[in-house]
Amino acid sequence: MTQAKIGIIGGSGLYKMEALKDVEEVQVDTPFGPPSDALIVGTLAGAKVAFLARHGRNHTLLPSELPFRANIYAMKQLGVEYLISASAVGSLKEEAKPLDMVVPDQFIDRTKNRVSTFFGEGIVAHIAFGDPICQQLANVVADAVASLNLDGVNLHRGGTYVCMEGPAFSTKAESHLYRSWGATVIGMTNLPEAKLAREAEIAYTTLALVTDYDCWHPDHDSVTVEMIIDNLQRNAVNAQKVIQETVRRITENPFVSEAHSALKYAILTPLDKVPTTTKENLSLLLKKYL
Ligand SMILES: CSC[C@H]1O[C@H](OP(=O)(O)O)[C@H](O)[C@@H]1O
Ligand SMILES: Nc1ncnc2[nH]cnc12
Repeated sequence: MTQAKIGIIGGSGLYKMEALKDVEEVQVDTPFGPPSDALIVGTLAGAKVAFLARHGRNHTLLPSELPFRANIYAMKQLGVEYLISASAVGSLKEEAKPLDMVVPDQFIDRTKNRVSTFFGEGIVAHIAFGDPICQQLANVVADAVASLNLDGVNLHRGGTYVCMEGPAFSTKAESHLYRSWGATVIGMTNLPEAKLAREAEIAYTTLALVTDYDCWHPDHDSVTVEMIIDNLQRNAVNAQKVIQETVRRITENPFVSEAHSALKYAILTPLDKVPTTTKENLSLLLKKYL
């Protein structure tokens, strides 16, 4: 199968990477079913990358319907070691304005209905998740943003991303609650992805693209899709520039992340006691420990 060391998951508004050259559409199947769409493998800034539209290229999947395990496993099958997630978010802080970019370093889980582990079925593992983002990769993304001086875009390094279930946006009471927790942005997708990427020993970071002020802000109407569509499109243009610059920087300076050995001390079950089917389904994750 075609290989790529860098993966990109595009969220709302980012369904395609325009600058990708020599594009190949790869239909990947995984032990967890098919991913959200075909993976698009191509060359970006001289490097092979794999792009996946998180909600499908026509945005047909709800956040709760996303095949998170298949998406991450498919990236692993292609050999991805660094994964950049571009995601639309609402802002929970005055200073993070629509069109700004946030590179968060923490998450709060408010999801209710997601499978966010590869383990179970006879194998138990507990990954460390105190630092859910690969800080080295986050720094590369943030430095890429800073170097580009994008018009009207401020960069916010660090911050907490609240991951809610959706698909309805938050109530005002919830939005104020998350603000009282000190959270920075809110979205519906990145936490399960970050957990699964860590279990798959892939370095993961989020490029959060602010589209709105959620519903807490007294001077802005509560968020609706109609009101953010324009920002989604403008963010998608900027995100592609950032991703291209990030890919260039990773290729120039590849690095080893702690995420790349996240399973080393995480698996509790002796591997010779793991049922064969489970071992087969997780072979890509387990093979270096067998
Ligand atoms: C377009 S508004 C809500 C929608 O946008 C975000 O998606 P993604 O994280 O894939 O960019 C948010 O999580 C919701 O799914
Ligand atoms: N306000 C918001 N809440 C949740 N997800 C979002 N994605 C973009 N804006 C959002």
